[in-house]
Amino acid sequence: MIQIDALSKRYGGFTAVDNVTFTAEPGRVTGFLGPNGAGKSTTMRILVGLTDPTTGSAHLLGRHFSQLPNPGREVGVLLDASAQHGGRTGREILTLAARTMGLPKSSVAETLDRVSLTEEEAGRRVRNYSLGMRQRLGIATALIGDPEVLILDEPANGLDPAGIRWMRDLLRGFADDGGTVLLSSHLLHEIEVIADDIVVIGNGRIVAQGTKQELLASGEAYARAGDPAELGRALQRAGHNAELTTEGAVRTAADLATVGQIAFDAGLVLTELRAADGSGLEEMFLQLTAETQRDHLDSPEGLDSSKGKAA
Ligand SMILES: Nc1ncnc2c1ncn2[C@@H]1O[C@H](COP(=O)(O)OP(=O)(O)OP(=O)(O)O)[C@@H](O)[C@H]1O
Repeated sequence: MIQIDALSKRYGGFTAVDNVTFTAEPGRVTGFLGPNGAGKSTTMRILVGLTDPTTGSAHLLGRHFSQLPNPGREVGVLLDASAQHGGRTGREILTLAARTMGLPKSSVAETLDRVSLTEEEAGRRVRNYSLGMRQRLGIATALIGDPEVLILDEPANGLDPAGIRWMRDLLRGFADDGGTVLLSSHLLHEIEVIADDIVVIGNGRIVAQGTKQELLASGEAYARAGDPAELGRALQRAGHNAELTTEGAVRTAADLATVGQIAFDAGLVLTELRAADGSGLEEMFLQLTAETQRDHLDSPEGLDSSKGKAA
């Protein structure tokens, strides 16, 4: 469990993190989503004791990071995969981590296997690693102590689609075993495929938080069916609006589960069902990104913070 309470960080007159409060629960993957410069890394750095907050608090498993007796055994951290020592091999880096945490030597080979780094790759110096290999090594360093909590800053950076799927499965398995995962990204899609819960931050402030379903259901649904006109009529009979798009799909304000149920009851086969483009979370995130790019110092005015459990 991760608890962040009323956390703020000011650098001179600039507020990088502004009264941020959220929790990341065991058994769930929590996505921390925000455009570049939103305050994600600063929040994570405070969480692991690398930066002091101006006000507020951050706790892991009920304690401040500095109070954890053997932190690597309780919290796995990956903040910057490119910060690893370029002159060391992957195996040396993991061996050092294992020694620091008092782990058996066998944990190194086991963890290399878990992140799919081969013997040959583990023997190479890190300066010769691709970004994707560095991310795998960083994730290995986070996992080696068999912690209860994982904190990963942009872990999908540099991973190819197969790598992203691998990471998603790994984090899903970790959470299903009762672990707590907090991972950040500036890419909505990445968070959408991995996270159970989403916290959206912009200009240092939380602008929305909730389960993925809550946040994605906050806009319109987009559905394709063998007979879109019949799907439209079925939705209307059930009291929902339905608009046929030029590409032969249906847009409606009904939520995804309702559309699925109505299609099922009408005996219609859906070939696609998702949140409509330009609605809900995506629209909010695009506005947030545009606002952030215009002016880093202003608050994200004009955002509809009524989406999900908005703060
Ligand atoms: N040590 C510092 N001194 C001054 N400003 C800082 C410092 N560290 C971060 N900032 C500023 O705080 C803001 C938040 O930065 P942060 O790195 O937390 O954002 P982020 O959401 O992680 O972005 P990215 O996705 O680009 O990594 C940025 O405007 C950044 O320039």
